[in-house]
Amino acid sequence: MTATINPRDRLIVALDLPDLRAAEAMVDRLDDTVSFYKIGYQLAYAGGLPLARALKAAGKKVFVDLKLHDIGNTVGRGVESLAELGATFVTVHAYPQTMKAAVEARGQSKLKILAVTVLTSYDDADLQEAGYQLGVRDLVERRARQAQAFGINGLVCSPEEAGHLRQLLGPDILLVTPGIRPAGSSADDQKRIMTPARAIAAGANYLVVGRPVIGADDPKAAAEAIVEEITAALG
Ligand SMILES: O=c1ccn([C@@H]2O[C@H](COP(=O)(O)O)[C@@H](O)[C@H]2O)c(=O)[nH]1
Repeated sequence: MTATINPRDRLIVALDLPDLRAAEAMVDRLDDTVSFYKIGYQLAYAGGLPLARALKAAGKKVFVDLKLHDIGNTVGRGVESLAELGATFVTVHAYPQTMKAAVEARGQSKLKILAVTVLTSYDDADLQEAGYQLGVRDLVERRARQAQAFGINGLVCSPEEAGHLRQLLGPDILLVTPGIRPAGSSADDQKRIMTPARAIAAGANYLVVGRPVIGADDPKAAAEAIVEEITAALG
């Protein structure tokens, strides 16, 4: 599975920008360096969701990262709407009712459902504070096993868990990893991070990168450097 994805297509740039104009300008700047974009809360809630159709029409892939979590019926209807948008990936939180509803609603569409295991900004202390008895590694594993059993296409996890999950779940499940930080860059609010090269070596299929690219003085050069690191890591 991993060998068939072009190195450039493994970089997903998070368009965490305030409005449609800023997002379109960033896509123009990145040009053909980037083929896969993520639309998350900031852009979607500022009217940016229609950009998904425009990106798809321009030959790009789109990951709609709205991390759905609601009663099953609402999740299912939301997934149906997102399938109509032409997105490649959509996220749901890795709760059993939520995952089951999302997989049922996906039906025969090409939309792939990714389950968010434990946010990459969390560590064991954050989970404990939120009332969980399991630490990150155990909760990620539990949710990942459940996700696979429900027929989820892939997992959002930290690259720190990628190696373990790849061993545990086999080659077919997609591992999509935020928490990517090129050497020397700031971790920001991320707690479970790795460099692009190490994440690929650990078994990640796709790397999600926001601030290290969109916040760089030269976003295109920053993205190209990550693509080169991915390419080298794949050997
Ligand atoms: O566990 C998760 C799930 C999603 N994200 C999203 O990825 C990007 C990361 O952005 P950076 O600027 O590279 O930190 C962002 O859109 C998050 O919402 C995540 O970081 N962790």
